[in-house]
Amino acid sequence: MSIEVRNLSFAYGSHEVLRDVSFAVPDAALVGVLGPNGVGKSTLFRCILGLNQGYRGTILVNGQDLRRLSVRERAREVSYIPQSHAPVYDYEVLDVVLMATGSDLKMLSNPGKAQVKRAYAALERIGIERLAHRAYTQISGGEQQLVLIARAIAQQAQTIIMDEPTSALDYGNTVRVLSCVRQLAREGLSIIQSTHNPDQAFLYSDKTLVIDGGRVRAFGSPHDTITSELISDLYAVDVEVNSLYGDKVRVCVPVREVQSR
Ligand SMILES: Nc1ncnc2c1ncn2[C@@H]1O[C@H](COP(=O)(O)OP(=O)(O)OP(=O)(O)O)[C@@H](O)[C@H]1O
Repeated sequence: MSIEVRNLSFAYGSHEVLRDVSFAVPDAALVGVLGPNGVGKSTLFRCILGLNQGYRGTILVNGQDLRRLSVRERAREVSYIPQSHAPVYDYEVLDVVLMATGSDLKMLSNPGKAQVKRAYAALERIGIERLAHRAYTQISGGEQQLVLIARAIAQQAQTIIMDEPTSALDYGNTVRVLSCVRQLAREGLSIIQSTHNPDQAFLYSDKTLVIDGGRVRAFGSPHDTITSELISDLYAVDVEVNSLYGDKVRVCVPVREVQSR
């Protein structure tokens, strides 16, 4: 499911956050969004999800203007994994995932066998089926993050927006989740995810969107976009981008740390 953002601007009252943002995410593509704290990444996501009303510009979801979609239609098209999440669900993990299957149910009807199967399949895909009958409020923050990712998969939306999905995960779960997300994009989904780790973009993104001061600073392949100059300037630290494995992957190194050794 494609997403196209055209000349998007958004302000919280008089505080202008996004300015003339344009980019497109085609089907089967994973776009990584980079940018320092507070530049407007979550605000951009909230606009695409229809949670921030009153934006200027146009957001097209699979060619349809977001403003014309009902809440149910939006839920069918786009699922969301928020950055931080106060656990409001006093339910079993399975029920939290099942709630995401509601967009294909009629009003007031309960999930049936098909929805339960889908919820289990999503938990298995993320490798957390053992948590199915645990209380959501009694699992760790990282485990809750994994449940939200399973929930987004169970929703079967064609676009997933992830706000720093691996921020609470340990190294192993980070790698597993990013690989799974990569695979979902290969299967045809459009995925937009923010990260504070530019190294991840090289391995797991098709394109990198760099937001700076509410504007698009760069948009293109990670190799073209994530340069020593850009990362150093963006985060105000001296960074050198080095290549590994015959340039199949690159890593960012804070050079002062190396020089002081
Ligand atoms: N509800 C709100 N009302 C007013 N200002 C807000 C609101 N939410 C965010 N902001 C402001 O808008 C700007 C962009 O915030 P946003 O959360 O989009 O940044 P971000 O790039 O996602 O940051 P981070 O990387 O720290 O999560 C910030 O200056 C923030 O203080």
